[in-house]
Amino acid sequence: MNDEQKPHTTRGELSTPAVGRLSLYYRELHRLLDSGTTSTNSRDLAALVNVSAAVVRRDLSSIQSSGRRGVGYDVAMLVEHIGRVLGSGVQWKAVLIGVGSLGNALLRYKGFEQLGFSLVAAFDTDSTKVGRSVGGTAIRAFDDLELVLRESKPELAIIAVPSEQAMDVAARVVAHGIQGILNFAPTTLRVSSAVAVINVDLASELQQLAFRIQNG
Ligand SMILES: NC(=O)c1ccc[n+]([C@@H]2O[C@H](COP(=O)([O-])OP(=O)(O)OC[C@H]3O[C@@H](n4cnc5c(N)ncnc54)[C@H](O)[C@@H]3O)[C@@H](O)[C@H]2O)c1
Repeated sequence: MNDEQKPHTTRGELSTPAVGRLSLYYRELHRLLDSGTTSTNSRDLAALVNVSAAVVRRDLSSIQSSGRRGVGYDVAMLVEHIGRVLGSGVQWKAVLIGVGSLGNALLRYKGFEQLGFSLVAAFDTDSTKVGRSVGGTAIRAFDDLELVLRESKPELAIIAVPSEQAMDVAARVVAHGIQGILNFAPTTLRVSSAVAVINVDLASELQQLAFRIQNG
């Protein structure tokens, strides 16, 4: 990436909700691009992700993307720019640990590849699963973890093991250079603050949804 290509706003300056919204704009802009739409505006983009047009304008101006009055935003340029800010122009390598019900579904999901995430390997302790391939990704023995991490140098790990195993797995991947963890196990991972962790706890999300309905 040369200096001209570098986004002006550094990732650290963006709040977590703003990064989440940028990711949603990115997804919707890709859909617009695929459908042949060449320009859009803050009002239409806002309707697509269910926020206000003012929030869209603020988010986009924080990454130095401003629409032109009466013309709006060029979809292709905006996709490219948001992608660069989010690091999607970069190929990220990820490993998945735990190929059970959830791990199988994740390995079959095509959406990761489209956003520049390539799954270099999956791991499981169950020897009956080792050697198989799911969604094009080979399942390796968990004992091979360090070897693969050393050779392929993935930046990200997706943890889909039972919660009792998740902390041990996290410690092992972090010890071998993983910088970010997407954790599906419903447990809190205690890792160095230098490692980014995103927890996806579907039961907790459902609980929050029920709370909102009850108290809405
Ligand atoms: N299945 C779902 O819809 C779902 C939804 C949300 C969250 N989760 C969470 O995701 C995790 C996985 O759920 P699941 O339903 O796929 O479970 P599962 O029991 O079907 O699969 C777990 C897999 O992890 C493997 N495993 C166990 N310890 C391991 C280790 N140390 N290293 C490598 N592999 C190991 C097992 O052999 C098994 O293949 C759990 O923490 C669960 O709570 C699951």
